[in-house]
This record gives sequence, C-alpha cells and structure tokens, in this order.
Amino acid sequence: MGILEKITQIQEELARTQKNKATEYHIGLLKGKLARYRQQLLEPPPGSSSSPGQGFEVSKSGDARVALIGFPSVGKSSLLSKITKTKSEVAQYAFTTLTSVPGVLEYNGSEIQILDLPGIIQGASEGKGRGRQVVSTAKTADLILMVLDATKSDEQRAILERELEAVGIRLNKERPNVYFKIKKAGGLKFNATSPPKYLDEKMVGNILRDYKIHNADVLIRDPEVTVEDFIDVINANHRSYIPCLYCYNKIDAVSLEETDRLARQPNTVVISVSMDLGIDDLLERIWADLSLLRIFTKRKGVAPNFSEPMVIRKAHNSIEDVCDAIHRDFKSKFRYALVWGASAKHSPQKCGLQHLIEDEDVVSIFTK
Ligand SMILES: Nc1nc2c(ncn2[C@@H]2O[C@H](COP(=O)(O)OP(=O)(O)OP(=O)(O)O)[C@@H](O)[C@H]2O)c(=O)[nH]1
Ligand SMILES: [K+]
Ligand SMILES: [Mg+2]
Repeated sequence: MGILEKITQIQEELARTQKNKATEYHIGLLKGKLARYRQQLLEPPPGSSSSPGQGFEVSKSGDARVALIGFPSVGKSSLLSKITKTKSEVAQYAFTTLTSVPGVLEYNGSEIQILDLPGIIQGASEGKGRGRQVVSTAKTADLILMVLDATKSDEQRAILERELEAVGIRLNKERPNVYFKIKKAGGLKFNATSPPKYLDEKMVGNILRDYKIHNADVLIRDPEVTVEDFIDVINANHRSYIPCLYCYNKIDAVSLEETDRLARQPNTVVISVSMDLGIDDLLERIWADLSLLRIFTKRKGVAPNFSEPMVIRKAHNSIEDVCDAIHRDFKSKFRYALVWGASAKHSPQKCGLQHLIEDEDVVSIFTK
C-alpha cells in the first residue's frame, strides 16, 4: 500500500471512530501515525537530492519575506503588481502564475520581499498541481498572506488552512510549551507542571512507541497541550510556526454587509486591488505582523540618517542583537551604547549589551 492510501485509510478510520474515553488512546495513536506518514510524503524520494521545493527557490532578500498563498485567480499577482515594482502576469484564467515571482515592498524604510506564487487547490499538500512546491515555499516565509476571494464561499479559508497544516505549518500559533528529550536509556520519564487536560503518561507512551522512541524525558509545561501539539513536539524539526494574515480581495464585487462580516474575522483585512481599497491598511498590518523594529544608528557628531533604518526582529531586540546584525564579532569590541527614544529612561541612556530597544530608537555604539 502506498503512503497516500495509508493516509486515506487513517483519515477514514478517524472519521468513523466515535470520540470517547474508551477510544481516546486509539485516536491519539492514529493521529501520530497520520503525522508520520505525512512527513514521509514530504521527504524527497531516496536517492534524489532534490528538496520538495526545488525549482521554486528564490533567494531571500531584504528584511523579511511574505508569501502570497491562495486559490487560483484570487488576485495574488494583481496584488504583487500593486504593492511592488514587479509586474507579475495577471489573467482571468486559473494557474496564470506557474513559478514564484519575487517583488520588493518598500515600507517604513525597510525592504520586504513579497513572493507571488502559483495558486493552490485542495490536495496541494499531497502533490496536486504545483502544490507541494508552493506549500514548501510558504514554510520559508516570515508571514503568510493568505489571499482569499471575497465572492467565494467561506470554505476556501478552511481548505487552505488544512493544506498548510498538512505540511507542518502552524498558523498564528505558539510552539507548544513542552520539554522533550530523547535519551539512550531509562525509559519514559513523564512529568507535568500541572495536570494536563488532554494528555497522560499512557497516551504519550503509546504515541512515542509508535515512533520507536522508548527512552525520553517529557515535561508538559502547559495543561492545555493537546495530542496534536504533542505530536508536533515529536516532529519539531518539521514544524514551522508562522503568523498568517487573511486578506479578502475583490470586495468591490460584494455588498457592504458582506465586506463588514468578512472584516470582523480574526487576523483579517479586506481589500480591492482593482478599486484600490484597503491597500494602505493591508501594508500597515503586514508591517505589524512581521514584528520588525527600526533603529537608527548614529555616529558621534553626526545626525542619524532617518531614511535608512536598521531593521531587526522584535523577538531579538537587545543591543547584543544589534551588534550581531552589524557584524559577527562586533560585540567583542563593544564598550557601551547610548540610546535615545522610547526604551531610554533618560536621553541618552548609557546601556550595556542586555538593554532592550524599541521601535525608532536611536543608538550609538562605542567600541574599544
Ligand atoms: N473584481 C475584482 N477583480 C480582481 C481584483 N483583483 C484582481 N482581479 C481579477 O482577478 C483575476 C485574477 O487575477 P490574478 O492576479 O491573475 O490572480 P492570481 O491569484 O495571481 O491567479 P493565478 O496566478 O492563476 O493563481 C484577473 O482577471 C484580475 O483582473 C479585484 O480587486 N476585484
Ligand atoms: K489568474
Ligand atoms: Mg498569479
């Protein structure tokens, strides 16, 4: 039996198994198997050196990467052509775009790479169309912009989410708070900081055995961790946690009421590329969701250049991170920094490597 059939078989079994206390261990095991087979499906065939995304790779450039993901003809290429200087072919027929087309969005002094991609359809993660390459490319993005057609049914959103889920992408989700370490001996050591609601030692042991893992330390640090989350922890190397912004295009073709309903969904923006509606709002949201910070570096006696910020990630916002971004061994020469702006208690504040900066701070670094 091929992997695809095995996957279908498990999905069918999951669908017909009633969820209750007696079946929960079996369901957990099935979910673990399903994740294992999906992973095999994504691995390149033995002997080939090609990665699943091959043919699509565009080198990363700029401060961050945004991937446009959506069904055919929702307006991905129209959007790329609108917000960057790149012109990607636009047409009424599906699958106009056949490869990845990069463009550069200049925003807040930063350069954001926008990747226009072919449309994907249901079954993409299993290899339909160019789906596999598209979803693998999505994995490399700092933000997924899911482009949806406001005139189409609500179902499109859920179908696309499932396709991305199937290749190990987790949208708008934190990595599960679980400590997991495979050992050489000692059996399973299962602990939890407070009683987990959806997991226990037997469940975890069953799933791990199916993965042929017999010795491991498991510490569940969050009682809300589910079976799916735990399976993600086992497969951590193949999981990407990526923010997703849902963007409904073509609102010119639906009623105001419908536009309003769509706009109220979480993490959602509504636009019309052809009527130029909502584009500024979209760019603002892209910027916010990328969690980037601008800092202006200043040399002694010279005013900072406010048109050319240095762009770093909010999650890595110490002076040490700034040094690392300038040069690999810059911090070995570091003496102190002077900081002006929101993060400074007084202006300027003299700071060490651990100081955390905020958006639009001005920083002067003094070296040995
Ligand atoms: N009504 C309306 N039509 C739009 C809008 N934006 C794009 N379109 C039309 O939608 C069709 C598809 O646009 P594309 O940009 O080629 O769509 P795509 O998502 O790149 O399509 P594929 O590359 O085939 O996946 C074209 O006929 C566009 O003119 C919009 O805001 N409103
Ligand atoms: K099209
Ligand atoms: Mg296109």
